[in-house]
Amino acid sequence: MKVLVTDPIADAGLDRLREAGFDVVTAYDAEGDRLHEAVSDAVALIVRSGTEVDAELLDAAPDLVIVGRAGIGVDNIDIDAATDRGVIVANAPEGNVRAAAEHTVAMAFAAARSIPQAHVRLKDGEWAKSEFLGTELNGKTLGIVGLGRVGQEVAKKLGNIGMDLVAYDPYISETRADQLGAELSDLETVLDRADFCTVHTPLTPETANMLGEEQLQRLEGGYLVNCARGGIVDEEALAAAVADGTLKGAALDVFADEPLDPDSPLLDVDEVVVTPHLGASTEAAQENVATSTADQVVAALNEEPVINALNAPSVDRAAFPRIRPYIDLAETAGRIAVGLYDGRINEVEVEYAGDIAEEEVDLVTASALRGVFRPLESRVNTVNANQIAEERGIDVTESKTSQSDVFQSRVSVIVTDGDSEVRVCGTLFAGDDPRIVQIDGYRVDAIPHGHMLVARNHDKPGVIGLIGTVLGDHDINIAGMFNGRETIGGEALTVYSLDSEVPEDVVDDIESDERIIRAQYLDLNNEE
Ligand SMILES: NC(=O)C1=CN([C@@H]2O[C@H](COP(=O)(O)OP(=O)(O)OC[C@H]3O[C@@H](n4cnc5c(N)ncnc54)[C@H](O)[C@@H]3O)[C@@H](O)[C@H]2O)C=CC1
Ligand SMILES: O=C(O)C(=O)COP(=O)(O)O
Repeated sequence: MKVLVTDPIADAGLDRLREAGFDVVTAYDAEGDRLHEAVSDAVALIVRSGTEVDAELLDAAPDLVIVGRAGIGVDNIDIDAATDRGVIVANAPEGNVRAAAEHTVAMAFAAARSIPQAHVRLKDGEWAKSEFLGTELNGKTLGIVGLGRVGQEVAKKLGNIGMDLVAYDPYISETRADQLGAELSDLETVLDRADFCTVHTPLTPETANMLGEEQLQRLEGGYLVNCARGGIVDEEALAAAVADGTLKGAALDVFADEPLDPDSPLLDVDEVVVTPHLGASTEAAQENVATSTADQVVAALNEEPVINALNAPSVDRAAFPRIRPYIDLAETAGRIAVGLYDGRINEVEVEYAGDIAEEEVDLVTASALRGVFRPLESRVNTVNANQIAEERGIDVTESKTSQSDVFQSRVSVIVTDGDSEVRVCGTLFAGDDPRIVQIDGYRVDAIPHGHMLVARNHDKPGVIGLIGTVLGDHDINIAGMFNGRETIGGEALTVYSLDSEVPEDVVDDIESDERIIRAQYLDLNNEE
């Protein structure tokens, strides 16, 4: 199984993948056709910010299970396109936070004390002491745009240096801001009050060009630091604002287009300090993100929960062993339910009863949907199952009750068009042995794999014999059988577990007997 790595990551991550038995291939400079060729047989792709993972690249990778981002920002990955194709996207949201925050602090000081400019002059042999008069951070106001992980770390560090903190982040609580000693306000007020403004949002349609000419005017006399993403700040407007003295300076680690064009107007302005996207480039951060990403990839390829997945149902690692057997059970129940259902599905309901109702079941529900949609969609998995339901206008509901009848836990999948429905309930015997225990209210006991025949019949003598004979005549061996009925002489439902496939004409043969209401064959083998 090939893991393709297209941006440099620390050896510790590569080693971890190799130790887990994967074939690790690095292609750090691959582009275009070479990149498409390299990814064509990969089951996992690991990138940093240097690889654009778009729909075209995903289409070139039919076997891809996961894209791992060894870092935080995922603006270079088309997550919707990955979700459409059932590909997990996971990042490493913690490993480089300190590095990014330290770089931000360094950049703020670099700009405030003109360190790079003075350095260059001295290297050139010039003692330009009288030309540089800096600004202290202590006692000044820091405006923070985006008070997430990095923003909070910067708030702590620069708060300790003696800066007053004011922040704009519509998605953070007052309580959290209070704990950091930051005052929350709107963007305009933050810019009006700040002596230094530092940006720490992701690049999204909402944040693109959030700081343009008008906003930069509000920061008059101040400094702007951007170690988050290029494209949040309008680069031309910034170059102009620093050049004409509206701003005292700026420090940038990130750019709208990377590598930065040598002709960028930013490079013509002395008071603009630049670094080539180095925020995460420390030994510790790179080791952290590489190993964390390798762990996510290994988990995905072993069908274990991917803790930092951005587009798949999350599940707690400690709880995973408890829900794991239900994941398969729910999928099979979904497959059986849809296999027995004839109408148009408007709704899929997944009911949890007993102990399982205490667990986080998003992944189990997604797995039930995977079972339901498998006959309809070629590439359905727990990543895109919810989206497929939404696209098809199918409502998905989940219900939980701590009460369960005779079983400790029960998972039921119900498919319905609002009028008719098929309900399939499953449980686990002895903790991990899956059984289908009810179909449409009939109590059954079926081992849910292999070949299954479900017959509804009038409860009259000889039916079981008839089915046995027809199957026997076609050399189809019965491995197990369970007969459930409502009332004596009423309707009955019988489930047969069989050793081989039941051809359509054999099903027709069985159905032609007037005692049989309906016979349906289901192939529950697991190959795609
Ligand atoms: N230069 C570098 O090498 C590095 C850059 N980064 C970048 O730093 C940025 C922040 O990373 P984290 O703090 O880990 O992300 P995060 O997701 O923890 O925090 C982002 C914060 O921005 C806020 N936000 C989102 N939209 C907003 C809007 N329209 N207005 C105001 N606030 C908004 C969110 O509520 C959140 O609190 C990301 O862009 C990331 O890619 C991160 C690490 C290294
Ligand atoms: O983690 C992030 O968001 C970063 O910007 C780091 O990017 P990089 O991995 O150094 O290309």
